[in-house]
Parts: sequence; C-alpha cells; structure tokens
Amino acid sequence: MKKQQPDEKRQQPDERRTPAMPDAPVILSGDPGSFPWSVFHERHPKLLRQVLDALPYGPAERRHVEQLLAESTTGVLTPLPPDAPDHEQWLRWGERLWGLPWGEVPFLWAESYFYRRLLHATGYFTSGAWHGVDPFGPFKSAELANPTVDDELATLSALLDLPEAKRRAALLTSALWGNRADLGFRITNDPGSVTATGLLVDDGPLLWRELERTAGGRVDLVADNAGRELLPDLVLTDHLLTSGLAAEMALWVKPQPYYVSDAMMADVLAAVGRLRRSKAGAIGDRLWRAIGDGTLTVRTHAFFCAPLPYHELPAELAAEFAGATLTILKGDLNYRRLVGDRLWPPTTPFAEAAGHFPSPVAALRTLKSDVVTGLPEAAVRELDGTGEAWRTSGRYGVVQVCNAG
Ligand SMILES: O=P(O)(O)OC[C@H]1O[C@](O)(CO)[C@@H](O)[C@@H]1O
Repeated sequence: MKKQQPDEKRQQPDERRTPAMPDAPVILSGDPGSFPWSVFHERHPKLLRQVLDALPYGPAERRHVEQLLAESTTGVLTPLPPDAPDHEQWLRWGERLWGLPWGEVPFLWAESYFYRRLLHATGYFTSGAWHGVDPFGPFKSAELANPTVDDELATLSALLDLPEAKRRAALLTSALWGNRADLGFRITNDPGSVTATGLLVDDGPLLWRELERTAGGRVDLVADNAGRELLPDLVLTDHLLTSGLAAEMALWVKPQPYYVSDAMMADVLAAVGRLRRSKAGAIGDRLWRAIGDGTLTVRTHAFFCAPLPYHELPAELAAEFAGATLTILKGDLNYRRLVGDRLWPPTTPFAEAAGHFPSPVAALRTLKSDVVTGLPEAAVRELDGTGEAWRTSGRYGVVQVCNAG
C-alpha cells in the first residue's frame, strides 16, 4: 500500500474548489543531495549568518536563531510558543506534523514555517525593541540603493516608448526575469553566472489577448520579491492601468517578512518612492496617485504566508480573486502554491494543475525549484539530456495561462 503523504491527511476546506489531485508525490526536504535538502542545509545557514551580520541583534535573538538552525536541520518540528499571536493558527496548520523531523514534512510547509520561526527568533512579533523590524530590511534597502538600479529604471521607462507589440513583450520579459533576482536565490547562486536562456513556455500572446478581451476589469497581481523584481512589476501595473486594459488593479503582497525578499506594503512604498526619484519618475507619480485614488489597491492576507497551496484558499480570498478578470502570479513560490508542490511529470497540462484557481490565471515564473508543469515532451527530453539542474538553475522561465476565455 502506498505510504500516505503528510499533506494528503489534511481535510480539504471546500471540495468544490479542490481538483482531483493526481498522485504526484509531495516534495519533501529530507533527501541529502536533493534540492530541498540543500535549501535547509546550505542556503539557510548562509542566510541566517547574513541576517545576524546585517543587524546588531542581542544575545537572546542570536541564541534563538542558532537554535532554529539546529532544529530545522537536525531536530523535529516544535510549535510556536503559546503567546505568539498566530499560535493557534499554526497549531492547526501543523496538525499531525508536530514532532516529525523537518525533512519528513512537505517542503513547502517546512520552508514556510522556517520563515515564521525566524520572525519569532528575531523578536518581530514580540513586544520589545525588535518588534516589527524586518530581518531582511538591510538587504532590501541595499538592493534599491544600488546605483545600477538607476540604469534599469531608465531602461524600463524607455520601454513605454516602444511600439505596442514590442512594448508588451518587453514588459512581460522584464517582469518575468526580474523574478530571477530574488535575494534568497542569490545566496547560493552567483547572479553573474546565471544567464537567462530560455522561455520554455510562452503564453504571452494569449495573456495579452485575454487582457484585451476583458479590458476594463480588475486585474490582480500577486507580487513576489521586493526591489529589482517589484520595480518591473510596478511598471507593468502602470501600463495595464494607463492602457485601459485594467480599470483597476489589486497588488497582493505579504503581511510580514517572508522568503527573504518577498514584498510587503513597506517595500511597495519604497519601490514607488525609488521610481519617483528616477528617470521613471512619471511612472512613480502615476502609481502614487493610483494608490491614493484607489485605482490601485495594495492588499494582503494572512494566507499569503500560510504553508499551504492555493487549492486551499480560504473562502473570502477565493471570492476576492473570483472578482478579478485575470490574476497574474509572480515567481517560483506562487507557482509551487498554484499547482501544488509536487513532483509532477513536467508534461502534466498546466490547466490540470492550475484550473482550480478562481479566476483566469497567468504565471510568470523563473524555475527555481523542482516543480514544473505544462512543458512539451521534446523540451523535457532535451533538458534532461543536458545533465544540467535546469529545474532549479534560474536560467529557464515560463509564461503560462489557464482558464482564459
Ligand atoms: O522568490 P521566488 O521566485 O518565489 O523563489 C523562492 C524560491 O526560493 C526557494 O525558497 C529556494 O530556492 C524556493 O523554495 C522558492 O520557491
């Protein structure tokens, strides 16, 4: 009999929205040599070192961070302390998982909990001096302050002068490959050595057709990383609003620091401010006004930091997305949550894995983890034949669309 995977035991909240998930194995992180294992055993130790170097945390915070590293690499899952504001919530999310080694629970779950525990270790939710201090704040600020960002913004601004077809392709390309720049990925990958090589699926034309068909509605963009990824996302947002393809936009961000550089409201404000002080100042000014008059709403929800896939969207969030004419999901983590963090055969139709989403959905994603769907068989054969770690190298990307009319 097949061994039950931990997240198969969990009751689905709403069977009508839950697709019949085929039997692809849930990705775990306990296999030495696997990509998820390297995230816990190679990437996280470096990340935690950088966090402790970037801010003068005191002995108690440092001790808690070291304990987290030990627990998440060699220990078992222990719940948040009872006074944590989300203690009960996590108890439920981790039902039947507590006490298991970290590597034996779903990778998505364990990684998400790792980031929540890091906030606990650094006092983000505890009353005291470190309350509300983003442990990744110094990295995010340094990225936005980098003088090369000025050149990138000048280039992004110039895209708006291109003829329509070229402009559209360039806007999508910038938003897609901007996703390669996430700070977590760069801890173990030298960005200089990673050249974007291939768009494995390009549903870009279908995406623009869908936007034209539904012009005048509300387009949602579920953001991923702050800084260099959020800037092109904001330029795309501005274009959708000024062109009338969207009458309104919702930009969904994380409610708290997560996966190193994930964007929160503070990061949106910093990015819009950066745009306003650059050659793309007119774009920044328009976005500022759009936020002010409600044409662009920045939204968040606790579920964006939940350790769960999007087929378990809470009803109120599903209802919100159902009101969008199209939802654009950015990045690797959103992709994992959309299709389910499973070792799908890569030729599994994208629509089969993502069709449960409440609105038409487009994924703009650089491949940085093992999960992938919707690839042509010949491409998979060729990529497998290279011997390259193509699923995780950040050199490949996809633009995939599903549920379009
Ligand atoms: O910022 P992104 O594109 O969501 O990528 C984050 C990715 O980084 C990792 O945490 C480690 O590579 C992946 O597990 C995750 O999907």
